[in-house]
Order: sequence, then structure tokens, then C-alpha cells
Amino acid sequence: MRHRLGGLSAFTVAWQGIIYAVKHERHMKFHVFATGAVLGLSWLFHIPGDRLMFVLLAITLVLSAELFNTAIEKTVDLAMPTEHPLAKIAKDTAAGAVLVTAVFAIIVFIYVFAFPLKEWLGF
Ligand SMILES: Nc1ncnc2c1ncn2[C@@H]1O[C@H](COP(=O)(O)OP(=O)(O)OP(=O)(O)O)[C@@H](O)[C@H]1O
Repeated sequence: MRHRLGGLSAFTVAWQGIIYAVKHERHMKFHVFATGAVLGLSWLFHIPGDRLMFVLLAITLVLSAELFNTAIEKTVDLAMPTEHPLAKIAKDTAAGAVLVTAVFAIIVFIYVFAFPLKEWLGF
């Protein structure tokens, strides 16, 4: 079944999805805050372009995974409002995907910022 966009462009509806997740999803709020903090640190420490690409990749992966996770949660809630083992598996594996990207982001953070932070703190 195909819905008309009702005059809205594909970009507008995609943006509405992102705004919904940022406004209503606790974890998405944290990820957006962390994104701002990490980009601020990158600017402060003059992180070179090749390392900055790792930072941007990690941010993209985490935010995308969180958006997919929200989409899966909402779809499961729509299809299965009561408890069901398959609903649990769907939600838990979606959350697992976010966790995998978050671990990658932590590794990137350590790789990129450990040395500049150490120098800044005077160790
Ligand atoms: N319909 C369901 N049937 C069985 N287990 C469920 C169901 N809905 C949720 N759960 C279990 O509860 C957990 C939490 O689900 P919930 O929908 O509250 O998402 P969440 O992880 O709290 O995300 P958020 O905090 O972003 O809302 C799921 O990971 C799953 O283990």
C-alpha cells in the first residue's frame, strides 16, 4: 500500500521522523547531546580531517541505529500491543544494534580524544 505524501516532500517527512525521535525518545536526546559535545571537542582540539571522519562515521551509525530502533519499537507496538515473545526478540535485537554502534563510538572516542585530552589535562 502506498500513501501519498500529502504535499510534503520526502525530505520533510524524514525530518519530521528525526524531530519526533529527538523530542520523544530519551536515548535519542542523549545521543544528540553527546553528538554536540563530541563535535565541540573536535573543534576545540583541532582534530584532523582523517580522524574527524571516524567521529562523523560513529555519530552517523549511532543516530541511524537509534532511528531504526525507534521505528522498530513503534512498529512492534502497533502490531503487538500485548506481550509476545517475538515482540520481545524484535525490540531486544533492535536495542542490541544500538549497543553495537555505541561500543564502536566509544572505541572511536578513545582513539581520537585520549591523547588530546591527556595533554589538555596535563598528564
Ligand atoms: N510487546 C512486548 N512483548 C514482550 N516484551 C516486550 C514488549 N514490549 C516491550 N517488551 C520488552 O520490554 C523492553 C522495553 O521495551 P520498550 O518498548 O519500553 O522500549 P525501551 O527499551 O524502554 O525504549 P525507550 O526507553 O526508548 O522507550 C523491550 O526491550 C522488551 O524486552
